[in-house]
Amino acid sequence: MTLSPSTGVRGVARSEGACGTVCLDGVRLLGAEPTDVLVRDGVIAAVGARSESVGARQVDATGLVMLPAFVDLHTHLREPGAEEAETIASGTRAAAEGGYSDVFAMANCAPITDTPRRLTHIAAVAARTAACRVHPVGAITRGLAGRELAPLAEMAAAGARMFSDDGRCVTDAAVMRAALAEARRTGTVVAQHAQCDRLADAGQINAGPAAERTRLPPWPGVAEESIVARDAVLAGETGAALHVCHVSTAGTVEVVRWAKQRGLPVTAEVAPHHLVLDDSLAATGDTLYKVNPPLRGAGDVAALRAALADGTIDAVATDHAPHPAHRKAAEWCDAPFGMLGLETALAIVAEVLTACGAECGSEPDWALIADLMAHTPARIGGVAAVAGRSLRPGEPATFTLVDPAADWTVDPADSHSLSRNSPYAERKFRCRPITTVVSGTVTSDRAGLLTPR
Ligand SMILES: NC(=O)N[C@@H](CC(=O)O)C(=O)O
Ligand SMILES: [Zn+2]
Ligand SMILES: [Zn+2]
Repeated sequence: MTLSPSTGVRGVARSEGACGTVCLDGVRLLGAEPTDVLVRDGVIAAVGARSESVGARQVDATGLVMLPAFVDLHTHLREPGAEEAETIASGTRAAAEGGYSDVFAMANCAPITDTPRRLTHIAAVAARTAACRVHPVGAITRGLAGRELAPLAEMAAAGARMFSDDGRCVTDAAVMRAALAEARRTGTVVAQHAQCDRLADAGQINAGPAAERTRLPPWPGVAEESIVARDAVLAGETGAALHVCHVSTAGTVEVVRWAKQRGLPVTAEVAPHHLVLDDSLAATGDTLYKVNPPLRGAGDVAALRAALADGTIDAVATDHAPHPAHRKAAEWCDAPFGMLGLETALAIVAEVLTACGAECGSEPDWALIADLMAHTPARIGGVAAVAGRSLRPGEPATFTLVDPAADWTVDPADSHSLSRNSPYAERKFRCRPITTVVSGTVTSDRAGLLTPR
């Protein structure tokens, strides 16, 4: 099976069914004043025109915010190879619950997604089992070994829009340069897990007080910053689109800012956990806080938040990295890196963008959230044609309805992921997606709003 290059994916296999002709009464489109939105035949048929809604099922959406459904540039679905941790079915179910219509599935599966056949295999499984659209990411190098380029052009022809060795860094500058040149030729993007292995030196925890306190091997920010600086220069030389995965330090923010000022073709993502958790939590030794790149200092967290608000960071990407409990139960150095993220991402971004914090009644900038979590990632990943939407009449009805005052508490046992490694147990959040629709198909509906039961 070859993926259509224009869409990259099939539709959604598992859903609650079509929402039919429905009028969302009193919904706040992109957080604006309440209006009515009519959905018919999988598209937004009308906005603010009650008269056109005759015959439609009326749904009271008072107080709910309607956003374009989210696009995650960075998800680990673990299938094939680690189905104990997650499957395409379970991970995409978690994605739908989190408000996502599209996820990019990283290549560090077993076998690694480094051939067109493996890429189309994932797409085929997704076509049967997924609850959202899945865009398989191709590996940059064969076996993620960092030495020999994978067949990028062939994978691009099979539908890959993004290449990444995520989990590992492409450390060799010549290999990275060749990958960027190939990305330029094929109109794709290279997403780098920026981490100089020599400088990270098997680090386990952020360098500084956390490493001193725990006596674990330190992991300095320069390991990330030096690679991002090098790659930005290579992106400029090749003219290829470079995307920086999970920016974690204030220094990387400075490098990305510099690259953008120079007009280099660089985009950057931040993971939700790096916006709200810091290395003091890692220093407790609880392996739920072990993640790659590591939780950093409070100053880095502040810089990432500022970069999110000022546009230096382009997108929020979850780096949803499920691991079974027994593996996380190991000693720190033996436990795997990674934490869940799909179901809590919006709540965190909304909290971070709400000036006075979760306890206060004010609201985040919804249009900015739509950019950070939907429009911009769709553009970076080259799927705007399928995923991008402005929720204007005639656009696909691909949206998430958000309760901005859900006031909920995270219970990892409730997660739709097969894994439970959320670092947010017991944490209270304000905002939560309650319904997700992809081209008129209801993919999650926690409150039975569009699928009465
Ligand atoms: N983020 C993580 O801590 N882990 C990821 C790999 C990665 O994103 O680097 C994983 O695959 O488990
Ligand atoms: Zn990574
Ligand atoms: Zn990752």
